[in-house]
Amino acid sequence: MNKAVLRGQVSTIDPVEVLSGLSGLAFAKAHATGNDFVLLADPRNDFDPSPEQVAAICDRHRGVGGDGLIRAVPSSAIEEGRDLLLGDPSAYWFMDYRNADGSLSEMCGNGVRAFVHFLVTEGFVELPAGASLSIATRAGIKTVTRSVNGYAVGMGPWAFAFPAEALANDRDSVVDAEGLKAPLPGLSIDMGNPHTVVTVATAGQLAGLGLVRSPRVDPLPAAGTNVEFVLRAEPLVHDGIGEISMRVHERGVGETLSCGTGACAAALATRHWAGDAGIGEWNVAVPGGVVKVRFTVDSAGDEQVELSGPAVMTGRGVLA
Ligand SMILES: N[C@@H](CCC[C@H](N)C(=O)O)C(=O)O
Repeated sequence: MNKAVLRGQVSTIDPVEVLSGLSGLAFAKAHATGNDFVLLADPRNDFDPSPEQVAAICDRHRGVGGDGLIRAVPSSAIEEGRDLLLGDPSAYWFMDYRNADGSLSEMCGNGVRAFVHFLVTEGFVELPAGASLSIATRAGIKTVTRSVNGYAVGMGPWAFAFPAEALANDRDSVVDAEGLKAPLPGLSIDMGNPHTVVTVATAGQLAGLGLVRSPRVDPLPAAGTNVEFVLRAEPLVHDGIGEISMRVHERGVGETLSCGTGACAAALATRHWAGDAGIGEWNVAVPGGVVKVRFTVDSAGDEQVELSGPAVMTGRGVLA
């Protein structure tokens, strides 16, 4: 029997059987720098998929295939969404994000661009270039602005996962992965979802990492973590813009071609390790393309993170 692996558990449920129970379900597919998603429109909150159903749909061999599944549901239809509407009544749509293994995540930076592009192309919202839309997520309301060639997401504030004063030598963990000669220091950043960032020394080291299996993070946060391996460009700053390359192992997924929240965490950790030199703009090269990260300070003096990049619709279908 095929096995769907849920975070930390092995389920004996057969994905083929699970999918046959979903016959007729309409879906779309989209990607954002190669991070790909199955998208479902659920305007009446009819279908809250189980982890097994998500894992079966995201299965790349027996299902549709995707790094995650995103359900578009009105915020007013679910409890988490109703709470957010009190803060921003315009956040009509809630991004219900699930990882490929069926686990929930709070936030997905590439996913939210793909989500808004899906809402636009399927006619659920009108969003001309320059206009913005509030999207409700488990990590709060995000403002997504359409540009000529993609979307910019106001990711909100960030935080060290552990208090800065608790950091020993600018790290809070050690990370080991296949291909590393020795464990490396990790710095954990909260982007609404958890990340641990590691710097590697050479392009060969980055390319030689084996990321099929989860990197080992010690101590591992109770909720798990996404792990970013970063290579700094030499010099780090070019024309005022910080430049890094990154590979990522995502919690609940495995290696992906891109991770938007991970790119923000990677830029933040690299800036911290560079002595917080006021580098406000970053290009983050990932296997699936390039995303941009910008840091700005709002009127209250709080630092805000903006992520921008493309989103592409790749197809529509119906489960057989
Ligand atoms: N690919 C995403 C992050 C998706 C969620 C992540 N795997 C988690 O469990 O937190 C991104 O683009 O941010």
